Amino acid sequence: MKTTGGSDAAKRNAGESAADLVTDGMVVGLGTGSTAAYAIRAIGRAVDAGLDVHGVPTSFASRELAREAEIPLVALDDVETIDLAIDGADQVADGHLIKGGGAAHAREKIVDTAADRFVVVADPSKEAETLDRSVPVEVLPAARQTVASAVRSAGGDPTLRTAERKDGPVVTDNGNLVVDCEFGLIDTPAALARTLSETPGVVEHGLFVGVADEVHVGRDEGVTVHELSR
Ligand SMILES: O=C[C@H](O)[C@H](O)[C@H](O)COP(=O)(O)O
Repeated sequence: MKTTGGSDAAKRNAGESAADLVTDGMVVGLGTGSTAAYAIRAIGRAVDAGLDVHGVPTSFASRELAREAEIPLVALDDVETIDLAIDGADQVADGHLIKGGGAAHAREKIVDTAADRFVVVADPSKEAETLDRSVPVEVLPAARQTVASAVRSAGGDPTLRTAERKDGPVVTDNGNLVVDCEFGLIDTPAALARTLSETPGVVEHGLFVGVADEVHVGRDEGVTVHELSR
């Protein structure tokens, strides 16, 4: 699993704080990444102690981790409701997120958006005044060039994400490619999200606008909870 930014203690505090919200009978969306992993492990310990929950994984990686933690799983297409989703973020500004550092944002967006309550877990290195990190865009392989050209027309600078221990591109859990798009300061995330969503060949982009209900920012000691309005 890739690791990013903040300290392990901060990530653990954020993940465990969100896991404390899980109660008996819930269907819980299990996010991807090094911070959500702490929540998954904590839920696993609670299951071991008798908690009755079902998890909906957002990626191959979160499914593997949940299996290890012995959390009973249910497939996304077999659930009608998700009570709570817990997921990480690459950047958080004004309640809006950039996600997809692990290329899992397409399934994450389905699960996080469908959940009655979506809790983001992050360390302080993810907080920003304005979103300015590159936006991961999952694209159908055949649309790589046309999407890149549309991103340039929208003022962005697209780069095909390449794998670290394989020659060639990253291939997502859905069999697609990822184009990381630099836009500089993103002053109007909703407008950019709309433009990307309307581009043919885009499967999903990593801008999560107005989707989160809470952000739990872990610190080396303690957690700050920001409540948002969707
Ligand atoms: O595709 C991956 C996800 O969107 C992750 O939730 C995001 O990259 C944050 O991961 P981490 O907690 O490892 O920084």
